[in-house]
Amino acid sequence: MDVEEKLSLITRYPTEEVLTVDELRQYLETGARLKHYIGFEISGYIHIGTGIVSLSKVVDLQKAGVEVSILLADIHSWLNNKLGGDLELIRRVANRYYVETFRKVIEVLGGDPDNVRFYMASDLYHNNDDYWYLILDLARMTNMADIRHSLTILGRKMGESVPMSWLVYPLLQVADVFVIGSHIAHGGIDQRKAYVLAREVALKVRFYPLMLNNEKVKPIALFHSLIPALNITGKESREELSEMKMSKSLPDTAIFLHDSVEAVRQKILKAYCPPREVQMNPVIELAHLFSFRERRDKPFIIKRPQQYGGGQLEFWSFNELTKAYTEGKIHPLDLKNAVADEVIERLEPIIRWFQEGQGAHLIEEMGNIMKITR
Ligand SMILES: Nc1ncnc2c1ncn2[C@@H]1O[C@H](COP(=O)(O)OP(=O)(O)OP(=O)(O)O)[C@@H](O)[C@H]1O
Ligand SMILES: N[C@@H](Cc1ccc(O)cc1)C(=O)O
Repeated sequence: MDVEEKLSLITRYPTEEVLTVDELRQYLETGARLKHYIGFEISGYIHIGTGIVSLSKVVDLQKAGVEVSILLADIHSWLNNKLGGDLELIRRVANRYYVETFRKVIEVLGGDPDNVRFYMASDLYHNNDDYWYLILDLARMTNMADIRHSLTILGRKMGESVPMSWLVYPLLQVADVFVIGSHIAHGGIDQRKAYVLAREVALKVRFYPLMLNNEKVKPIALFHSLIPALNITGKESREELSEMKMSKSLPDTAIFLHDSVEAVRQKILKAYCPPREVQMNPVIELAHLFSFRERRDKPFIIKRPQQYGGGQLEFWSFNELTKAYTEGKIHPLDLKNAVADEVIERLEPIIRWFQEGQGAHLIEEMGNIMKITR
């Protein structure tokens, strides 16, 4: 694969922004093996935002020859009071439900789970003086305004009595980039502040500087777009979208990887889907993610009920679909039915794994944990 082919894999949907594409091209041109990471807090059930959106980009990067890794952010989840702030429990859930589910999803998405490196954040810091010096060095280089603005990365806002732990968190996340030695720091667009900060300090850090071919470099920041909550109202601005993303804290807004076929269908049928509107339309977003990322070998079919003239429309590309939808040629309900069929078809191996395979034990364990920590 040549550099331009790698670039187009890395930058294709759901990538929303790369800081910067030119630097990424230069790094790829060195021929060195680039390292990537994405971090996840360990909290509730995994939804398609985390599971499919984030991991499909991980698989793209892997196919482009990048060494991909996943950080299980145990310490961060504890600081952010996830799973009742029980660090032991957080680690157990990370090692079982999170790792096993991520491995399964990567396999289903066509990646190689055996070539994905998993880090437990606390293992990186254990008995590691340089890590702590790095944190203190970052504290010397940043100010309260930087940290205040970064609270969105943990889904929080600045208020009068924010716990100190939230203010420590962004420094840890910036440090992770350097400790892992990640040339590509990846997350949803809600993680932007952390990696912009990492780029600002990169050439100044003295502990764990990021190196490429013996040169100190900045990490590339790669952000994927957020799949909106199914019940988004459409009135949100782009800035508010990070609060209206599909989130595990709001179960009705999310399609979980272990949802049954019927639950997935019902959730899509109930989702917000304004006629003729393709921006911030969760159903259109699902079509993009599940039906139009790869080249299709059969058309995407929308059937029209008999009472509205019958027949079917066929689409080969996302552009054709959005054009017809904007022109009012597709009824939202017909779109929802077609999208539901395709989402279910793509998720089927994962749903089956949760119902009959190894995933069944994991989800049972998680169910018990969620009852205690709720
Ligand atoms: N709806 C989404 N669409 C795409 N990516 C998402 C979505 N939600 C989270 N992510 C990404 O997944 C990673 C982990 O996010 P996180 O663990 O905070 O998920 P979450 O569902 O938002 O959790 P919580 O509800 O506890 O805030 C981040 O990079 C984040 O940007
Ligand atoms: N802040 C991320 C989790 C994360 C933690 C540490 C990192 O280094 C990276 C990502 C989230 O909310 O999901």
